[in-house]
Amino acid sequence: MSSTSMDPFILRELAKLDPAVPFRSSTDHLHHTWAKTFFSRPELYIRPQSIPEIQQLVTLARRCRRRLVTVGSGHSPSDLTCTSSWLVNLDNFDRILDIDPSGTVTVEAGIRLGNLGAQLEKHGLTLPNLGSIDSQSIAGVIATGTHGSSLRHGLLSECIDSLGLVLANGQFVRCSPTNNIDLFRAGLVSLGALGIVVEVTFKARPSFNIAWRQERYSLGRVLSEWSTGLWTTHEFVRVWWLPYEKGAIVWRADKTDQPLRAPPKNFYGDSLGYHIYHNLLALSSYFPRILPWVEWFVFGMQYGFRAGSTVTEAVEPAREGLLMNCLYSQFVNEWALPLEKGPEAISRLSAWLNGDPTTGIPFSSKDLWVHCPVEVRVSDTTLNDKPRPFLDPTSPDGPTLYLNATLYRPYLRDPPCRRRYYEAFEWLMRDLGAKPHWAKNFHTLGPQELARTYGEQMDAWMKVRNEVDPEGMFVGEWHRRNLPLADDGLPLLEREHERRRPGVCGVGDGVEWVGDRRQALPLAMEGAYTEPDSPGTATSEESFDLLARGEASILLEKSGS
Ligand SMILES: Cc1cc2nc3c(=O)[nH]c(=O)nc-3n(C[C@H](O)[C@H](O)[C@H](O)COP(=O)(O)OP(=O)(O)OC[C@H]3O[C@@H](n4cnc5c(N)ncnc54)[C@H](O)[C@@H]3O)c2cc1C
Ligand SMILES: O=C1O[C@H](CO)C(O)=C1O
Repeated sequence: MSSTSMDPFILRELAKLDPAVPFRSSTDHLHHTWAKTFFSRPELYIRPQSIPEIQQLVTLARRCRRRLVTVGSGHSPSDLTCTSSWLVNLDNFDRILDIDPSGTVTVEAGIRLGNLGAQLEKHGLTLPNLGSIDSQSIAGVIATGTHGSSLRHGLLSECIDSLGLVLANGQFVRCSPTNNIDLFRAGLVSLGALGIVVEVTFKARPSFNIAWRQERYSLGRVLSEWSTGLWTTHEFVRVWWLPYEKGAIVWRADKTDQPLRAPPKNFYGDSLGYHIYHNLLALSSYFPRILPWVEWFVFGMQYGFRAGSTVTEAVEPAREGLLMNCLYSQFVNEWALPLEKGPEAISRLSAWLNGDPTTGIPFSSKDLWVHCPVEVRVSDTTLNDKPRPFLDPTSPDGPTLYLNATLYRPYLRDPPCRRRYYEAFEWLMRDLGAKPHWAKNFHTLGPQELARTYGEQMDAWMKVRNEVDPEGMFVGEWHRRNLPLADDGLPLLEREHERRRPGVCGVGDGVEWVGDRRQALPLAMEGAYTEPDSPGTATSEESFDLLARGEASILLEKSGS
């Protein structure tokens, strides 16, 4: 534990807790998202290794009136994991606790999917499905509704049997479809706002290999095969749409017993192409109108210049073959909509990007040039007979399409077209009844519209949230911006104070998120807070109000200190 610059108030509260339980914290951590879009400097960065440590840090946070944020691998592209308060990371709480003969596995919730996959492999097991990467923690994947691309699978969390959480009162609780079902449904997309997920039990599958094949299609062919096999002839299918080329790269895979066969070595694609694309994207920030040419050149070099001209195939273990190289820092704006709306969504966006003024999208695309690919993926969450997450953005009554408008940030510099592109894209998505992926960079919805969109599901999620975290220990500005929280009743909710340049080298256009807890903290005087249930003391809400207004002396009197 580094305690050199820790607030003396925290040290005194810590001294009242069990000295045998370590408090592993540091005070100088600079947090950032994977894409280095957002940075923040938590007051404490805490890396517990056991459930008693997690329970203790929650108790300490409650007594010190601090917000807690749990971060997995920081791959959520938004400011969801930013805080100036206490940041908890479970990278050192990552063991496999149990594997039973039926393939039911229990893990500590900080485990990353890549590490989990490697360990499961030794037992002949694997996860049934993956997204584009396996760097995320299992808890992080569950918390945001992460998905892959397959009509034979739903969200990655569809294999989850039960969750164990430490709640704001320090209690450890388990939930599953048969025990605390509402907490389970809320916890399946928790957005970090319920408590700290510490244990995850899921059903693994016997490990399998996939045979994949990738080829270039025309957009016309993608749309004409949309309902006649594009998504259904293979178990895993994903499409990268090239909007100016009016083309697509279609990647499809099935389970196979064939022997492993590595993808062909490609001098251009492996390394040279990576750097060429990066530098062309950087150049396009100054000369955006070169982007259609960049799309033609880069994707032509990599995948062939004509539809059907180059086919790439391989056989790989699923836990490698399902992944892809996500290239560079990026903004991602991804929405879920009914699969049958795909042709309309793509045709309208394609027409708008290519200058057609009749799409009904009320923004001009004049002089606007965007990056590619637009990711086109699918899932079907109706196949899962377990209870749905309350905040599941996918279609409840049929297959789901995801459209992901990626904008790269070459050398960590923001591209010029983001605002208008994303406003238009989000307008179209809302027009088609789509819902945003919770982890990503959506902007134009607010709590009211999201509450309306989710209806009773949002009410049910909010009810659980307010019950398990009545003081708002696990929420901040991101939640306030997107969820119908009554923030005046949540004394620990962390408001945003400002955004500023991080003041360190090499962060490009990254932004430092600063929360308001820092302002309130110096007022957290010795003895100022007492647990709300102690007789004759101020309630926790009153305590925070008094502290926030600078009237701590009243509080001291009231609590009899
Ligand atoms: C390169 C890249 C590729 C991606 N590919 C895909 C994809 O294919 N499909 C897709 O759907 N998404 C994808 N994502 C998004 C990503 O899967 C999600 O953002 C996921 O939540 C990241 O997991 P994480 O461990 O990094 O969680 P973080 O981003 O660190 O946290 C996400 C949320 O989980 C909460 N959380 C984390 N751990 C806990 C815990 N123990 N208890 C309670 N709450 C917790 C956090 O508080 C936060 O609210 C991608 C992102 C990137 C950057
Ligand atoms: O968020 C995501 O980033 C990658 C695209 O580069 C991906 O597949 C996501 O999902």
